[in-house]
Amino acid sequence: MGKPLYLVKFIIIGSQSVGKSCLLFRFIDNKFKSQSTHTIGVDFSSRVVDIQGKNVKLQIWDTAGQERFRSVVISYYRGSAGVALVYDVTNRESYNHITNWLSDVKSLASPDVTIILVGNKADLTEQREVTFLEASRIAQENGLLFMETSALTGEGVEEMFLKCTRTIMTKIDSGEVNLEHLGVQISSDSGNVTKKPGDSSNCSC
Ligand SMILES: Nc1nc2c(ncn2[C@@H]2O[C@H](COP(=O)(O)OP(=O)(O)OP(=O)(O)O)[C@@H](O)[C@H]2O)c(=O)[nH]1
Repeated sequence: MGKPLYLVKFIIIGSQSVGKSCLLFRFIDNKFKSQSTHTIGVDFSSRVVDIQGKNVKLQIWDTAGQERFRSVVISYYRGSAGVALVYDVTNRESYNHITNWLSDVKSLASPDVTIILVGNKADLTEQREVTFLEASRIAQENGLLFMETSALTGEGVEEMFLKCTRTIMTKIDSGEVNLEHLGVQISSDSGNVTKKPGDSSNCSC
């Protein structure tokens, strides 16, 4: 049997046009999605990454930022191990909405979820409305990871997803989090044996 594959669900949320779809496209295809249109409901893509020698398949849900899709979007919070909460560094309104997004996550996602606050469009230095320092303070006060990114140049994008996934995997390794609540599954490389952590079949005793 091959190496185990960890299946980790990840969701990208934030106000409309902050660059959620472009961040996902950059992470999956390493290209800038120049003709990005509003997401309708949710889309998803996946990529396998190596985290400290472990194969981790990130199943990443890209959600619509438009308010009219809120009820669809929040139904995807449950079972997410990681959340990227994105704002646009050139749009203070998108930053001001972080508290609303956070209260949704806190009430609907697993208490064990790992959240990374992401300030996107960092390439637009002239139009910047939100400083690195103020956002990093908010992140610290709320126990969030924090990074600035640019889906346009690629700066910070890979590291943002990897940083969040490393934190999730460290919590799993230390037994700090409940895998069932997080929705994390472990399967063989071939994908035909699926074991849930805690299954008696995993016990070698
Ligand atoms: N300069 C710059 N523009 C970006 C960046 N990321 C996204 N954009 C632009 O921002 C706009 C919105 O990007 P999307 O990725 O569609 O935004 P979204 O958050 O997925 O939007 P919704 O689906 O409506 O919620 C597009 O015109 C992108 O070209 C970035 O890092 N830098």
